[in-house]
Amino acid sequence: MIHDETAISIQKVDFYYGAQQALKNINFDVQANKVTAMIGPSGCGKSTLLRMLNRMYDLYPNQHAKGQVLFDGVNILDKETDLNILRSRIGMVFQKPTPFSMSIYDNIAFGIKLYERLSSAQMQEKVEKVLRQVALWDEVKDRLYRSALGLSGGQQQRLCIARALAVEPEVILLDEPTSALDPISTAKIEELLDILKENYTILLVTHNLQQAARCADKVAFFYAGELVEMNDAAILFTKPAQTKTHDYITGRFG
Ligand SMILES: Nc1ncnc2c1ncn2[C@@H]1O[C@H](COP(=O)(O)OP(=O)(O)OP(=O)(O)O)[C@@H](O)[C@H]1O
Repeated sequence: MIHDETAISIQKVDFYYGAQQALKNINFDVQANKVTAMIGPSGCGKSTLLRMLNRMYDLYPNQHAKGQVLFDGVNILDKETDLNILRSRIGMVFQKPTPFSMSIYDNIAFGIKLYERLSSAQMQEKVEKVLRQVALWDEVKDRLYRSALGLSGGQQQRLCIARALAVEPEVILLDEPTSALDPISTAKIEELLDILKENYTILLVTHNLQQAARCADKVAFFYAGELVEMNDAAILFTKPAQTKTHDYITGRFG
């Protein structure tokens, strides 16, 4: 396991939706094998930053980023970046569970087939492995070939995390992954993050400050497109350096 290593270095990053600037001179290092939570009031740019890290904005011609995002020493904002490879190395899980309308098994196998040729025995082994990683195997092993849409919201979200893990990413981006879930499913995902960080770097956007305090090693507070403060979760929540952070975590705004 790697400790205190930088997985992604974000340097002087600006982001624009057309003429509107949504991120302003963002600088921070995302540490490997840690959970980093991004918090801040609605519209402060958290999701924009997360989506930028796997180049989701490439789908929209009027959106663009400036600056550098170094991943393995390479700037992933460069035009030459192979987006398929990037998205297999930096996987994304969305706010609402988004299983494909296919079987539980195929939800996992589909992504793997885009990147790897496996025999059917190897595929079965891999599907089981990732479903175990997200603690879903026991709940679904007898219904693998039934539609994923028949799962509960919390199970669907764990399936989506399994689907992201199946292509063996190094980084997992999670955009408010539990906001549509009940407290029990939320607790399961939070426990899962704690286990997954042994092997993955996790970046989480959350509106839930308790969740950030429970799960995150590092917390980054954003306000109006700027990174106000980033620190160990325990420090940021007890002794924030900036008044704005203090006001936000004590519920004065947002
Ligand atoms: N597709 C878009 N087109 C134009 N502006 C956008 C688009 N998406 C986001 N924005 C703007 O960019 C800014 C940052 O939005 P973003 O979604 O990143 O914020 P956020 O912190 O994730 O908010 P929330 O917590 O509500 O999800 C906001 O001013 C928002 O209105």
